[in-house]
Amino acid sequence: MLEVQNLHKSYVVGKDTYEVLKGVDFTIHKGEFVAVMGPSGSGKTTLLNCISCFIPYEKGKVLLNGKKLAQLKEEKMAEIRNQELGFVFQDFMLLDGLTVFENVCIPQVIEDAPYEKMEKKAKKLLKMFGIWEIADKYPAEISGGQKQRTAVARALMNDPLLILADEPTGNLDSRSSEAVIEAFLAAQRNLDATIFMVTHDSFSASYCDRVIVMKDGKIYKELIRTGDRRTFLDELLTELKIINGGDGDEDE
Ligand SMILES: Nc1ncnc2c1ncn2[C@@H]1O[C@H](COP(=O)(O)OP(=O)(O)OP(=O)(O)O)[C@@H](O)[C@H]1O
Repeated sequence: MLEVQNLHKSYVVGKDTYEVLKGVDFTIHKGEFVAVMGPSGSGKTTLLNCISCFIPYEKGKVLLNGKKLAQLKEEKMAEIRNQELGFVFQDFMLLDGLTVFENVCIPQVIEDAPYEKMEKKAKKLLKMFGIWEIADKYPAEISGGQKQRTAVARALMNDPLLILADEPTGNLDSRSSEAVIEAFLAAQRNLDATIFMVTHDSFSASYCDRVIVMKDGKIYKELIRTGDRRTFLDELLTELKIINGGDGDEDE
């Protein structure tokens, strides 16, 4: 589904070149919920931005259902971003002047979809994520967790191949974070959605099927959840403690 092969990315600052991704390889299968964790500066957001081609990279391949994204013209890329990728950001990125319902409809408004189709899909998603009751409210009138569930619904409006989420629970308390993760799990269960999430939050990551741990621009380890969530959380906390030199992430 998503294949990342030998990805290299450097940033040039003045006369210096910093290699941030140093040959990253992994595959994500349809219907998987995968997290990327790792110390600050290890290249997680850069990786996400290379996958969506928001930033260019020097070497390697990103294939979405076998399609090489970097080769596409900007117009085609914009179409792919709207139809085949869904985005969820830490700061929600909702439009303040639109209601929850209208925000969720945006990807289909861009497509010029018929209103009945749009309404049916938005209603289904809003009900699935427990936010149908607030459909007519504006972002300023709802909680952070409700905002992020709105953003998840928006990301799913066009049945994308892949959801890319950058720190989706970064601005939320633990109860709201859990509700957002539950929304991702419902999307995975009911819509066979594929989710790739960058996070610092071990608690959120412990709900995933797999966690890719990055260090210094490379994949350091991949952890697969085989048992219950609590055991996986302990495994993640132990691994992060080692990687952070004993100063582990202790979110729970
Ligand atoms: N536009 C840029 N120009 C130059 N350097 C950059 C740029 N964006 C990121 N970097 C550097 O690249 C490295 C990786 O950054 P990135 O944001 O991908 O890491 P991250 O793992 O997501 O970090 P965090 O967990 O703190 O968000 C960092 O050292 C950062 O300072």
